[in-house]
Amino acid sequence: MGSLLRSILPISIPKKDDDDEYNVEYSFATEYTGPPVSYNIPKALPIDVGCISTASIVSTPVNSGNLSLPVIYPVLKREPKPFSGLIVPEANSPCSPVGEGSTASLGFSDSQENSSLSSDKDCHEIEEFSASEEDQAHHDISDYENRTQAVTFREPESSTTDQEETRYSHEPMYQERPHADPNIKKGLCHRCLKGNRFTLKESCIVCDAKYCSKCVLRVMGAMPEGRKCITCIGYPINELKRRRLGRCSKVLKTLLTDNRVKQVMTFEKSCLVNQAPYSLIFVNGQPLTFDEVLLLQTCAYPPKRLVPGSYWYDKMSGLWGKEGHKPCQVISPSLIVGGSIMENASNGNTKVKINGRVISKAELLMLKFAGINCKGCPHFWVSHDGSCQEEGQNQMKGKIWEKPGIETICAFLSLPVPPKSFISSEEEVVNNGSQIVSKKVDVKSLTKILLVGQDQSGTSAIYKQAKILYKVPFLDDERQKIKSLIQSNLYLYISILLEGLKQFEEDYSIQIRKKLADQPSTSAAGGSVKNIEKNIYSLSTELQSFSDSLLQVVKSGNLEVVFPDVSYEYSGLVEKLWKDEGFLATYARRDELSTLPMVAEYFLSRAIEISSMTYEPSDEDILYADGITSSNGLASMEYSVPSSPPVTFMDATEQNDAPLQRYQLIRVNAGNLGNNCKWLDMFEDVDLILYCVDLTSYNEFHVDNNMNLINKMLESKNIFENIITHPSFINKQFLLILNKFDLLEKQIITTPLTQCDWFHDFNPFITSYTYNNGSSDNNKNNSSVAQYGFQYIAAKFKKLFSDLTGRKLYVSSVIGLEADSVDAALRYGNDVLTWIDEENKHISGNNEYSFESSETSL
Ligand SMILES: Nc1nc2c(ncn2[C@@H]2O[C@H](COP(=O)(O)OP(=O)(O)OP(=O)(O)O)[C@@H](O)[C@H]2O)c(=O)[nH]1
Ligand SMILES: [Mg+2]
Repeated sequence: MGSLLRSILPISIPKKDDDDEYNVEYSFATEYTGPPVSYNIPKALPIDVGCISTASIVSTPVNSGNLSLPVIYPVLKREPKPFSGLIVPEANSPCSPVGEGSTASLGFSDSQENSSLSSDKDCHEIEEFSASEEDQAHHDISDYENRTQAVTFREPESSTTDQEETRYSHEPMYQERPHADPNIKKGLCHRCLKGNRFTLKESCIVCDAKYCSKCVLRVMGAMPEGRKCITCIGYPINELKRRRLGRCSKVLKTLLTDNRVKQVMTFEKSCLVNQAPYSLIFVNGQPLTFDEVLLLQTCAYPPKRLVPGSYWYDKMSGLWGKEGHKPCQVISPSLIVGGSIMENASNGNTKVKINGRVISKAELLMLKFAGINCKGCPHFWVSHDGSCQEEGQNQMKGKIWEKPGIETICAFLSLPVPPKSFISSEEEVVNNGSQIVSKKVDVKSLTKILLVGQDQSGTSAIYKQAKILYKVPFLDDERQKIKSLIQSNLYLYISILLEGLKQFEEDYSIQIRKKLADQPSTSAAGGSVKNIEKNIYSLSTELQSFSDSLLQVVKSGNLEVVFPDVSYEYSGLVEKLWKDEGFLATYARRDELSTLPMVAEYFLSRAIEISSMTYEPSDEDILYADGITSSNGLASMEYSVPSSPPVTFMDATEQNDAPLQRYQLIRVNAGNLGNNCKWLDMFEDVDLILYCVDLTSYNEFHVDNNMNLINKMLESKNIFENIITHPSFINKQFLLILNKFDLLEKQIITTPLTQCDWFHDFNPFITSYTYNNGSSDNNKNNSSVAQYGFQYIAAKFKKLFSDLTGRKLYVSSVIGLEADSVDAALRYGNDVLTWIDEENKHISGNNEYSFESSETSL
């Protein structure tokens, strides 16, 4: 007795029988010998009844003659209007299948004429029903997550897992998929045929039909495979949409609760039928079999994005990459997948080999950094734990992954490192799970962003700001180092003040002597001389000896070595300094001390607190602190950007689940890129370059090696030219960050842009009155002149970029010390990437996201 529903997926794909109903066929376990069983499901189901497609609740037999047929109880939240042709149960009453032996009232699949649902009138009723109860429906939808959505088999001991796998392994993976009706006018909802190109819509990941927010849940039901029409369930996705899997649009987010959205997105990413068709995945030149894909996806360290394409895999080391490219990941080693690795797999040209593959330039640099001698183009064997050995020699050259600093250098070179838990035991690394279906394929593609600029342009401030903004924590020992640095910086600033104080003291003495010389009669009036003799800049003996020793240490260049260790011993003296009249008088004249950095004031105003033992730097202190990035100017971090509420319809059109998108921000100082930025090819796989320019550098100069005075803005322009024309960066997207806008506002009034030759024709049409006087509207005027200045500089760079590359440069004005400003610039960078992506798709005739669709960002 008893038939079994074999799967939550219909075995034969739902076929559209007529305009109003879908006929869904289910097949049964072997003991069932009866005719096929099918259900007629009205096309215009109220949303809740859509659950029927996932066969909610338990199947129980219905005795229809000699047959026992499974029965599905649809989960209904509210009383729907009864449909004839489909039994709508009373509470707990079953909705019976269509099949031989069922009663006529159940609606045989071959007696569709019995179904009055097919009449226009009834369809109309359904529309009305939905409209009048829309609010209620919203409540109901939010309760979705509380419902049972999976099939429970009546005889659980008869597990179907094996059959399921067998079925998938025998079926061709690449099935013909349904397509949306091409006759439906663009912009219209494919169900209600209403709306326009501005209507928010969600599209089916199989057929690409687009539905408005009123229709989407009706058409997609419970979404057991993610965003698919009920009729598309069981079909493979449109491969062009693979990148979008698990990334939800605004429409669903407004209709479902957060948890429910997450659940649907997880179904979408992890269900078997949505996985990449294995025959289109090549590893070391060979197409994969289903078992090989299974092995790859369930191993301990699987490839991050296994989409159709050609990959190479070094089975010994676990290095994995796209054919013709350097490695992008270290996956579990020793997996028996694909063919043997080819010598030219990664298109390397260094003649040095690792496990038979000629490595890329970046890998060669990494080996050199790890202290491995690569002279004479040797061939190495490298195992999964990084043990390196030259071919034919018994001598071990050490473990690459254990070399200090290897992670930073790999980030710098855009090379992968194995995860920390990439354990020494090969078996454990190779260890594979077996349940592909339940495995969550949490794909997070990494967008790489390179932040580069001249020294002092503010790259460091922007990098730290991003770290704070996107909550990438500073590690404990990192904080400790920062604390020491801030404290030694403080003593440096104090030493500059003390140096100034010495000068002021001397000047004052000269003044006294001059006065005495000018007024010889004063010497007769003893009291006056006494008054004049008191030099307010003189320090007490104790403070004087502190000043002498501090200046001595600074002169010797040992400040950072000496002071962090003894800073607490001097904190009492710092306190005394802040009570000393002469020191306070010097502090009041700090603007006259050109060597005192602007940021010094921020720390000096809290000198006593900062020099104390209990001081812990705040995020803001870290942001303002100079010299935190490593000495070679290279830093890298990964982060994700939380989604922000849409501001415009444009934003709302494609609200992805932003936290899923990961970014790597690599910050490098242009000075470290070598002559003509030759090291830039290490960053050839970045997606976006943020070039940072200090807006106030137009009147700054520095002396080059040939003792020429170089304008810093012109130097920045030269570096920019080198970067944008570098062969590795052809066709890369650039966002110009014009930083320190706050300082430009102050500076542009007193120092016109024309001080830089490049800006000789700057003429903002501002009256001389605006330029010169301090009217009450001064700030406003400063701001508008600065705005002109910004626009003008942006236009100069845009023209330069367009002349050299023939493309468009994106520009953003930034204040590196303000979180919102940096956040906006980085988000703008992400938008640029999205636009370009969409544009490329459009140009290449790829119809994945049509421009009229709500999902478009443009
Ligand atoms: N007022 C103001 N100061 C800024 C801004 N951006 C950066 N700064 C300051 O300008 C100085 C130079 O900026 P950094 O971030 O150190 O720039 P960098 O020289 O590229 O980075 P490093 O090489 O690590 O020093 C620092 O003191 C920053 O605090 C800004 O937008 N406004
Ligand atoms: Mg700096």
